[in-house]
Amino acid sequence: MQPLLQADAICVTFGGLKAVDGVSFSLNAGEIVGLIGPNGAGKTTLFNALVGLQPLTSGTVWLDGERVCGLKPHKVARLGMTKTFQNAALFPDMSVKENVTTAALLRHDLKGARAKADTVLRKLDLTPIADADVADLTFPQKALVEMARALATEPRVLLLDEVMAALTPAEMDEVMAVIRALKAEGLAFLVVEHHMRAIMALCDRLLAVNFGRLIADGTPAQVAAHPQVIEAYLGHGAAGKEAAHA
Ligand SMILES: Nc1ncnc2c1ncn2[C@@H]1O[C@H](COP(=O)(O)OP(=O)(O)OP(=O)(O)O)[C@@H](O)[C@H]1O
Repeated sequence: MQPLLQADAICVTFGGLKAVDGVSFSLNAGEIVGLIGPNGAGKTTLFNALVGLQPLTSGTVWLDGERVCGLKPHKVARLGMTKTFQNAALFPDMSVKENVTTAALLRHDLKGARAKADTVLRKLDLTPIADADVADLTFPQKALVEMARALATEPRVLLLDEVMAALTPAEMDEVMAVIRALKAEGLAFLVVEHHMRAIMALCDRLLAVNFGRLIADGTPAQVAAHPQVIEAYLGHGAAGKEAAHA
């Protein structure tokens, strides 16, 4: 089976800095894959590169067999891949429904976009707050509206950039239940999240990066036990100490 998303040796350089350095991975329909790594490892740059917000220095990105690298973000979104934005970058002067409608304009005229927004809001149980100002929302509501806005573009691959930051464990469970329901419909997710509990509970597979390089790709348990991952998170010599204590 052809993967839904395939990244082949992608590189992004800023001057002399290799922020993403030859990363290859694939993502299948209905799969939730976490992207982990210490601060500055290259996660945001990789996300931006996948959706066309950051030009690649080299490498290729395929979405369902179609080459998407080099395309503008709205073209990549039209082909079925988009991302949420860190710190819920919603339009502050618009209502929840207006925010979601704006995103749905990618594929619909205004009437169709409003109908699409209604469908997405219903799906995420956001209809009761459809007319609320986004400025008045709680953190979990903002996270769900950010997801609703991305879903309104009708993606097949959705990149979630720290949607669970600032949430309590109970609120995270609520958002994770929504993500799992969407996975069951075949949506594929690539997730950056600093809450390890959420990552371990949610993801089928993890990709670990450090200094722009992919250092591990496997189940959450395999990646958490990987010596280079332990080293990246705990510092020089940590993997050896972990092994000595095992
Ligand atoms: N526009 C840019 N110009 C120059 N360097 C950049 C730019 N964007 C990111 N970098 C550098 O690229 C590297 C990777 O940064 P990136 O933000 O992708 O890491 P990250 O894993 O998302 O970090 P965090 O977890 O802190 O968000 C860092 O060294 C960063 O300073």
